[in-house]
Amino acid sequence: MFNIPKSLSLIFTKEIQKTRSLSFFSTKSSRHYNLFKKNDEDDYTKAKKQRNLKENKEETREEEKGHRSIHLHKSRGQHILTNPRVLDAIVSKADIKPTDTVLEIGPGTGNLTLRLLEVAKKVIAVEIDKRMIEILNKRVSEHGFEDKINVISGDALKAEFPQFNIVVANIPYGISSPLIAKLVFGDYSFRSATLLLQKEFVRRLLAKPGDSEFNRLAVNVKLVADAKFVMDVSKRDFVPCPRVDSSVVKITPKDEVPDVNMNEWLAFTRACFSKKNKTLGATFKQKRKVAELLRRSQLMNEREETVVIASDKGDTDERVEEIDEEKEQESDVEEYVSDSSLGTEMSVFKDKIVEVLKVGGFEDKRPSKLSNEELLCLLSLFNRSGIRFHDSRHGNVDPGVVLDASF
Ligand SMILES: C[S@@+](CC[C@H](N)C(=O)[O-])C[C@H]1O[C@@H](n2cnc3c(N)ncnc32)[C@H](O)[C@@H]1O
Repeated sequence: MFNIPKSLSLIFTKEIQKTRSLSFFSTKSSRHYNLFKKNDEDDYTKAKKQRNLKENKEETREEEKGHRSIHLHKSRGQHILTNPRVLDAIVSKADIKPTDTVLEIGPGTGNLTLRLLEVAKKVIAVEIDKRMIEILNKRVSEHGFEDKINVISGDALKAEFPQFNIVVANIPYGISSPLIAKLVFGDYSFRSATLLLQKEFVRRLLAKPGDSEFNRLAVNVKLVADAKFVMDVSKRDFVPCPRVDSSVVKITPKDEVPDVNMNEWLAFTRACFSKKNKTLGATFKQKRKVAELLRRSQLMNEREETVVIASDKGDTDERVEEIDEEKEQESDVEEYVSDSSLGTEMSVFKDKIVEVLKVGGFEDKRPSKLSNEELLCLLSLFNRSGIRFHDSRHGNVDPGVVLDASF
């Protein structure tokens, strides 16, 4: 053992430290770089997060202005979207032009409305809750937008919408199905509808033939419009926080729609999708279904004959109404099912249905796997054989009811 002089030991220790640190930096430079970068990023991220948090808090205060003073009813779907970034994203994805009149269903306290008013020519806002309307009006006038808005107090499913050319809304999820039906099957002309909906609903809306979620809603909407996924929205972006996540979807009405009677189509898809995974053969051979179709086909075919005869006599409407009333009294599917005198007629009609299914190669097919082209082909085969689905005595089918029943 030899003693190192203290002065030398100090130098030695420093050298070792230097070497160690040098070797650390030289041999593990990438690690050093990464560590340094990581630490640097951490600080940066932390600062950014803090800044965002502060900004968010400030912006959220504005977004939370409205609903703080009232009790929100979950039964009315009153979940207020408070994340400013999501609200901005919805407006940006909707692609609103300064000349647009926007229809907004369920404006609530106006978080989305104020943004729409900034970019559009006009906003038509339909709100069922008068307390919301009060808050909305107050906020709208605080921002000086009162001349650009038309607030309609009432139920969006019942209200007549004034003219609009684009829809942007965070709607109450409970009315998604009938509202979409009202928009796409109603007499409205609009460029697109950007809607915030329940995530599960969007999956069903966008489902394709063969997907487990494929259903009548997707089939019917697809006939007249294109629906595209836009983005997911977390349930944490709402107050109060709902139980489900959401997605934004953009629905664009098609320029050209197949030449089909919409009422007939809606009634037909309802019949097909009553048991979407059963074969069409099994569905249409059911006694009740045969009775229903027989009754409707008889009524519709007679009605058409009457229109031809009566129009020759010049009293079309009155005669048709008379006949409709007569038939309405006697027509009841149950009677058809239980009336043994109709036995032969029912059996002939059933054979006719089966024949159509066989000719088209549809007997063993399942509606959940059919494209709209195939469904249109089958409907046309049925109609050409005098098999009808829609009972026009009830006027236009309420598409809301038709679509609603699929959920
Ligand atoms: C999900 S909140 C959306 C509020 C606001 N648009 C937002 O993004 O925070 C739905 C709104 O629709 C309203 N509402 C519910 N049912 C309605 C109906 N049938 N017709 C019109 N508005 C309705 C509710 O009162 C509520 O204000």
